[in-house]
Amino acid sequence: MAESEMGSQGKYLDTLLNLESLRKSLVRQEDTIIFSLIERSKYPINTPLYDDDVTIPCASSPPSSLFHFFLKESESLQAKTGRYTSPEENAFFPDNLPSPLPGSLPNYNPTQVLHPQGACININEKILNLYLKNLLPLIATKGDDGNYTSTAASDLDCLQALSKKIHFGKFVAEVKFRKAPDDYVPAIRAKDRDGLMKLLTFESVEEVIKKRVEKKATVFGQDVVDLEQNNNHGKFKVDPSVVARLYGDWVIPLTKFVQVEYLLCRLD
Ligand SMILES: C=C(O[C@@H]1C=C(C(=O)O)C=C[C@H]1O)C(=O)O
Repeated sequence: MAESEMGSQGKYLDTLLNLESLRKSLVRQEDTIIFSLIERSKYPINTPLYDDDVTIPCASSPPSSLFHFFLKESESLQAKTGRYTSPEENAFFPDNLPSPLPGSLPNYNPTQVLHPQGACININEKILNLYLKNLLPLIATKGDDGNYTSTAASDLDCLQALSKKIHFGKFVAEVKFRKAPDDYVPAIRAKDRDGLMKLLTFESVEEVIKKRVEKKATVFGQDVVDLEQNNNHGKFKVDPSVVARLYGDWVIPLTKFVQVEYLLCRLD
């Protein structure tokens, strides 16, 4: 491996093993999540997209909704170009994904930072259900404008951004464990979920996150019509308090759920 590649691998490793850099990455991921939700709010719910009775006949898999088909085929394409070789990425339909095409990953040698068992944790089924049942109705208006492919592409962006942030809990847990193994080992051995949750929770960090997310949704969701005038009249593309609530009620708890799950198998 060339020296410059070793340098960039080493830097990547440092980033994934440092709580401050992980938190910086999580802050940047907030931008992606908020933007993707704002983009999805451009379209109404578009219910037929998700309707399992409006099925796409597909030669290679059972019939599914247009949304299901779009998600699966998109992941299949992205798998071929190597997306899921990254330890930061988790597929929504991980079974039978195609392998990366030869030559699609020049010099790529994923760094093993995570404990192998914990690295396999994938709660995307939970995330998908939550997104469709709870989150979507909060950000999209009722109705059907027929823009199903654009809507599905927008859903995919939201889901991938949410999934990446939530599964980042694996790296956060690994770093917290390495920093204080003596605190974590007894709770892991005792399978003490509540104890682990207490150890890994930083309420002050969470409060800052919720406030920042609401502020970002306020800033990103404004119409920039005339820079001279501030005539937004409190109208936002997505209600900032809804974004703060979904972060506080779902995104942060699921990140912590991933951390607990990861720690529970850290000594296996
Ligand atoms: C991710 C962390 O762990 C927990 C989860 C947080 C989150 O989901 O962003 C924030 C603070 C912690 O209670 C962290 O400590 O940064």
